[in-house]
Amino acid sequence: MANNLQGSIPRIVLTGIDPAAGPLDSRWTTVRAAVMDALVEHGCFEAVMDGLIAPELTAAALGPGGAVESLLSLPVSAKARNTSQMPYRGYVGSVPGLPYESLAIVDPLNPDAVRAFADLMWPDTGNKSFCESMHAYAEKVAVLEAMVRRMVLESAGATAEYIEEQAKATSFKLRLTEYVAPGTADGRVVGLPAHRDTSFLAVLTQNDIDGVEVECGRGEGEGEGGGAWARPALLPGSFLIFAGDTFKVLTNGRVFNPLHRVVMSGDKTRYSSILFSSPKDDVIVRAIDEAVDAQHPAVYRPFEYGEYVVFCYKPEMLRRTNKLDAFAAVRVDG
Ligand SMILES: O=C(O)CCC(=O)C(=O)O
Ligand SMILES: [Fe+2]
Repeated sequence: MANNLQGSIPRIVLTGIDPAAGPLDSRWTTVRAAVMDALVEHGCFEAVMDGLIAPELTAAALGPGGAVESLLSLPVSAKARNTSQMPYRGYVGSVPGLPYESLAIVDPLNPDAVRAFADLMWPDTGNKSFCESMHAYAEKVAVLEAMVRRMVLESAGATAEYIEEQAKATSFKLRLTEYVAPGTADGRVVGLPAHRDTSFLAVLTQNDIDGVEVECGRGEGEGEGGGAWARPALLPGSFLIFAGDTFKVLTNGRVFNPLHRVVMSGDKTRYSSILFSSPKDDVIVRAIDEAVDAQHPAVYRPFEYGEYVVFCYKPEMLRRTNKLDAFAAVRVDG
């Protein structure tokens, strides 16, 4: 594995911005421009939003002995009950050579869905404190996700009506993951191979142990796969935001969908929580009208989101790093 870590990704402070403010507020428009720049240039940035999540809630969710750790410490037989008809929406673990174990709560903003998940994991008790912490945590992260999603859509020229309709057609998934450390000071072990997300956005938080590496600068530099890898050192309580394939399609290729991976070192277990936003499975994904014109013809054909997800997880596609082009790039002949 190339160890070309000279890149960096932007850190943007959103502290104090009213999530409901919108474009009449000058701070909103200033930060919106920085967010769009970061997602166009790198597809990723670190968001600082002090005060969004109380330290007690962060500790209850991701701290030692907190909700995420208690979930991952269940026996595999219990965790394996987290299943789904769709790929990558349930338990993933026991992959040879990968110190990765992960579960997914589909629809985490709905308290009933969180309760149903906990009932499956803890059939005797239902684990009320897990439900309360994770639901409250997801709701807070979703405030930031909605704000960033709206900023991107506004930057791409979408109307207020479009943004409202798009919000109704969006679904959420909370993925909770444990990465076991290699236990040696200088060892570097892949925790999750390089991939791009299929989602609109992914908002990641962690238990103060870094591990994510992002191919920054649209992959156009010197490193493996073209770009330089950044290994952002996240401030405690800050958020790492990634744009996925679907946002690249909506913005007709402007927003980038970066390759990213997890590389573990040291001797401390890493826990992460990621809120993914994506279109509902039956939604047709296509560029917004304002992003397409004679100079910028559509780069991708329209497609149904659920069909794309199924395509991405076909065995022959798993190692491919540019699934979106393989599935939906418009071929220009001649
Ligand atoms: O857990 C992490 O830090 C990153 C995981 C990730 O990129 C993913 O699940 O798509
Ligand atoms: Fe990812």
